[in-house]
Amino acid sequence: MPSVSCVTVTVPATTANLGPGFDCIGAALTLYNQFKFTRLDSAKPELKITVTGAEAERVNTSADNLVYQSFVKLYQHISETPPSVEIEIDLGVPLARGLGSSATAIAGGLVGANLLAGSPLSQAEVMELAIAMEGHPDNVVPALLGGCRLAATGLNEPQRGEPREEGWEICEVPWHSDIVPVVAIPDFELSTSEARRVLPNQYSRADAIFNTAHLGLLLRGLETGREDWLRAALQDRIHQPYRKALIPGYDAVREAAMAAGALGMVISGAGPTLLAVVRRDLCVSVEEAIATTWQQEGIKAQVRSLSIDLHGASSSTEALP
Ligand SMILES: Nc1ncnc2c1ncn2[C@@H]1O[C@H](COP(=O)(O)OP(=O)(O)O)[C@@H](O)[C@H]1O
Ligand SMILES: N[C@@H](CCOP(=O)(O)O)C(=O)O
Repeated sequence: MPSVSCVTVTVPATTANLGPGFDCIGAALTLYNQFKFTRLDSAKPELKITVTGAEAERVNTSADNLVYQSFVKLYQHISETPPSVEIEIDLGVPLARGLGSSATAIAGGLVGANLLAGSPLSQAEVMELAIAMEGHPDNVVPALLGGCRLAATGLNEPQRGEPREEGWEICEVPWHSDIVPVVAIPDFELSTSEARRVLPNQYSRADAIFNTAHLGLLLRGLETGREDWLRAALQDRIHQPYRKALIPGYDAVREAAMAAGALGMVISGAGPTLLAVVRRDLCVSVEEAIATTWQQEGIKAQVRSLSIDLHGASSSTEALP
């Protein structure tokens, strides 16, 4: 059988947390990064990385590149030496903005390597590796599978005794077609690690109950499109109260979006992008209100109504005869 010599993987951006679902829920969005892997037949080990698209110069093209690190991780997992490779990255997802750029890089590198290696791992195994690399499931899972997804740790099924925590249960969350994700992407970066550093290690019982109840309500609100449920559900006490100080203009932009009819506004992923959840007929007014307000705060931002990507990472391969 001819072996695969070239793989192109397209991976969607994501919006993680959706307010109360810190580290467990996220949705894939119709914004994409593309990664092309070409096996090189050089005698000595070789790596070439080229990057095109917005902010391409900000991506590291050495062996530390996260796409290549993920590519190598898959080969290590199957106990094989990674081949010499050329990686061409085309960026459509802005970097370090809370839209899952790192999740696209991890998903792209793992899926590309798996295909070049002849698909030794199942999709579920690739997903487990991706979650382990990213450290939380809420952006890599929708990036790989598409749609809105909830991830919770699973339990094994022992022959005897107590089950133990093992693997992940992934659940698709239906997203009503009248409900539109509007993203407001400011022109400054905020790294996920910095935005995680400001979070406390412990929370009160009241805060835990608050988020549990609101996440439950969010799941039903997204499914039914019920506005009163969504309006109440898009609240959080686990991450946003601590992170909003890292996003200049947060309160003013949120107030303007709500006044223009948004059902809620939350921090997308670790920020600084803000996500308004909006009824379809109000998208244009909410977009305008957000853009004007951030401009008044002296911040340039791109504001866009997107859709939920339903396919996740997709790929095409070419083989040498
Ligand atoms: N396409 C890419 N290729 C290589 N590395 C990337 C790519 N996209 C993101 N990264 C890495 O991930 C970092 C951003 O990750 P992170 O702070 O988690 O932000 P985000 O919210 O966008 O995922 C970048 O600074 C870069 O190191
Ligand atoms: N739950 C994580 C999500 C990070 O998403 P990203 O898109 O900012 O990488 C967090 O909030 O830290």
